[in-house]
Amino acid sequence: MSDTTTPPTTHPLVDGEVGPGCKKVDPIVVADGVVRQFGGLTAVDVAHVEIPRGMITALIGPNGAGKTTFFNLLTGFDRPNKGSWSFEGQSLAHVPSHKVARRGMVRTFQLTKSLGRLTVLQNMLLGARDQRGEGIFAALLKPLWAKQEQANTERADALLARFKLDAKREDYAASLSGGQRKLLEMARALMSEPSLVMLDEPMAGVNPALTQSLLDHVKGLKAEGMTVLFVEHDMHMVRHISDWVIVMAEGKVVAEGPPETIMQNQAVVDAYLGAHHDTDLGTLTNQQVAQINEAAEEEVPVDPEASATDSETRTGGATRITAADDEEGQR
Ligand SMILES: Nc1ncnc2c1ncn2[C@@H]1O[C@H](COP(=O)(O)OP(=O)(O)OP(=O)(O)O)[C@@H](O)[C@H]1O
Repeated sequence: MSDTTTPPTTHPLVDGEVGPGCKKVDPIVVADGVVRQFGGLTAVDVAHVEIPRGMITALIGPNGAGKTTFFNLLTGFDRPNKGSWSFEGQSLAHVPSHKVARRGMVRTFQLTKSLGRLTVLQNMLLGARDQRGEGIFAALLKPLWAKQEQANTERADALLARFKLDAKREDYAASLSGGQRKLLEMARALMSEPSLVMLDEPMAGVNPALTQSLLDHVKGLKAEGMTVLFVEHDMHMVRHISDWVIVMAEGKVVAEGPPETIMQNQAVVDAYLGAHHDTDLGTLTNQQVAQINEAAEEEVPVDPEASATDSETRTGGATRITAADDEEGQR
C-alpha cells in the first residue's frame, strides 16, 4: 500500500516547512543538540526537536532508536553528554527528575514501577506534588501537613474513580493486571497536576479489553488541556490518537509529520517494526530511508525468553495495521 502523492509541506502546527526538526507554532518543549553516548555508542543525537503544546505526539522508531533514552534525558533521569532543552520556555538541563516533575513534566516508565508491596492508594500518594511530613520537623508539625495529606487523598480517590481503580484502592499494586498497572501509572502521574505527560509504551502488556479505555484516557488528557508525548510500538494507537508523529532512528529524528502522512507509508511502519517490504518509501529522503533500513536490519531478534506480553504487544501492534483496521478507525 504505497502512496506516491507528495505530502503537504505545511501544517497548522508547524512554523515553516514540515520536516525533521521543524519549528512549531506553539512548542512546549524545545531541544537542541542533545547527545547521549554510552561508551562508543551514540544512543541519542537529536539536533533539534520541538513538541507542540496541547497535542498528542507519538515518538516512534525501531528498538534501540534512542526513544527511551531521550525520555530519560528530558525528564532528568539521565544526563546528556551535551545539549540543552527547555520546557515552557525554561531551561531544564541539569534539573533533577523530582524538580522536573514539580515544574509540570511527568513521565511513566516502560517497565511498570508501581511498587507492588504498596497499595494502590499508597502508590497514588507517592505521585503527589507536595510530600510534607517526611522530615523530622514536618513530622512534629502534623497539623500543618495533615490538611495537605487529606487533599492529596481526595485527589487520589477522584483519580482512582476516573480510572475505574477505586475498587482496588486497598489492594497491593502487585495484584493488578498489566493494563490496570498502566492505568495506575497514568493516574499517579496526574497526581502532580502536570501540563506535559510523557508515556513510555502505554500499550505494552495491555489486554485488548483495556485498550480502548486506555486510548480514551489519553485523549481525555488532551481534552483537559494537557500535552501528551508517548513512545509506542503499537501502531494502532499511534495512528488513531496522535496529532503529530516524530520518528527516531539511530538516535536522530529522521522524519516527522501528521500521522496520516507518516503512517500512510506502510514501508516506513514495517521498517520500524523489523519487517522488510519492497514498497516505495516515497516521502523520505534517500538518506533517511537508508538510516531506517540499516536500523531495522540491526534489530535484535525477539528473545524467546522475553516476557510474552512484551513480544505479543509488539507483534500485535504490527499485525493490527491493516486496511480493515484503518477503515474501522475512521468510523
Ligand atoms: N544505560 C545504558 N548503558 C548502555 N547502553 C544503553 C543504556 N541505555 C540505553 N542503551 C543503548 O542505547 C540505545 C538506545 O536505547 P533506547 O532504550 O533508548 O532505545 P529505544 O528506542 O527506547 O528502544 P526500545 O523501543 O527497544 O525501547 C540502545 O542501543 C541501547 O542498548
